[in-house]
Amino acid sequence: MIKKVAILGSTGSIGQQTLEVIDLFSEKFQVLALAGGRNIELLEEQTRKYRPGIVAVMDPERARELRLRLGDLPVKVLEGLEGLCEIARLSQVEIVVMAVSGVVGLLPTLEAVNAGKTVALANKETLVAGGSLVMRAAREKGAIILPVDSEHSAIFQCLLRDREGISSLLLTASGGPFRGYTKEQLRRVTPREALRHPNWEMGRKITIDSATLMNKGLEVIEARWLFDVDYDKIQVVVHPQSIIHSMVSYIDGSVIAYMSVPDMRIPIQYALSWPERWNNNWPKLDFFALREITFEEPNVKNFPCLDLAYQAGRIGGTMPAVLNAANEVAVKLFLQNKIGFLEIPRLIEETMGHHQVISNPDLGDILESDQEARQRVKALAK
Ligand SMILES: NC(=O)C1=CN([C@@H]2O[C@H](COP(=O)(O)OP(=O)(O)OC[C@H]3O[C@@H](n4cnc5c(N)ncnc54)[C@H](OP(=O)(O)O)[C@@H]3O)[C@@H](O)[C@H]2O)C=CC1
Ligand SMILES: CC(=O)[C@@H](O)[C@H](O)COP(=O)(O)O
Ligand SMILES: [Mn+2]
Repeated sequence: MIKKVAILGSTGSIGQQTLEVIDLFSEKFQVLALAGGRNIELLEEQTRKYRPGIVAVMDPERARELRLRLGDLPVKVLEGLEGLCEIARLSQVEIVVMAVSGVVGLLPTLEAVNAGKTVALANKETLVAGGSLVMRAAREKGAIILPVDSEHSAIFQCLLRDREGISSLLLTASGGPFRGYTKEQLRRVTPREALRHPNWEMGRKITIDSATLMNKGLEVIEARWLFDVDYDKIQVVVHPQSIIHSMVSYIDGSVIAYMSVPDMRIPIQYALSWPERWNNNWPKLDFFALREITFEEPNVKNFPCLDLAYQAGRIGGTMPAVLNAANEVAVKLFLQNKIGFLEIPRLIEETMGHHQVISNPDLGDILESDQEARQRVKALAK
């Protein structure tokens, strides 16, 4: 049976790798819709290759330009957030791959879930900001959310056997490019250095998050929502080789680990093939070539973002949305060389400190808190 797919964020790292998977199994997929932020050159290329009936571009000016460029094709070009939402709820689409970066994914994800779609979710910021809303809507509408994030795909697969008797989820972290650095060294690191992840080639925002350990903090909150497990039962283990992507520990002392080469096409393929497994010709794990696999505790003194995320998650309500928004702005400022690396956690902590938490927030509360946090970080950074 052909799976009908829409990809939001098709021009990004996850989006392009999703299309690689689709290329490999082209007889199994039909691409009905694509969406990107600003990169209309690539979106045009993708549209000419996959011939979706609808594409969307977040930036309205770029959308108008793409409309002109694609004038010879029978394709509708939508724009803005509403364009992304329209694609997410398209009646013919069965699987929505949510691969945009940032909380901008929240509304389209809610649309897809409310329309009862299967969502292959890479975009972790959505669950951080709006996890309770998204999971509640998924339960009510019977929508399936399949994790694409490597750690969560790993846990999902570890849990295929036993969902009872879990003692903890063990999320592995590479430790990023600055593992072992002192505070003094961290003060001087540059965006260029932070963008050199030891094991993964990813978009810029998530790569900086990996360097600060905020990525792992966001993933802790993501795991809390995907697997309905308390924060006390989610532990982060630094494993610099990124071979074990996460583990589940059980009350009888058993630990089930998921391993693979660090290649995002594998969890992307699994989310698209689930509940089946499909053969591919990519490099497989060679145990005799693995020199060592090691583990250590995260250094939360030098990398406070991980603790800030646990704090925000435990406080709950609108606080995780504030953590996420503050982080998105702070990362942007760091990438623009406007603040130093250690300013990222400082700005997030101060912004969280100013926030009046709203418990059991609705969508409006979450979006307002997100906006308020963005303004606050900009003011604090001046
Ligand atoms: N890359 C990876 O290996 C992994 C990524 N993830 C998660 O997946 C998501 C995507 O990451 P990644 O692919 O690395 O990111 P990229 O930066 O490579 O790509 C982001 C995608 O989102 C689009 N986009 C960015 N901003 C907006 C916006 N404001 N509105 C609409 N679209 C926008 C971009 O469009 P354009 O480029 O056209 O402007 C692009 O298509 C993130 O949430 C990340 O945390 C999770 C695990 C691994
Ligand atoms: C590939 C993936 O899922 C990323 O989230 C990755 O895990 C980032 O690496 P860190 O472990 O350094 O955060
Ligand atoms: Mn991950």
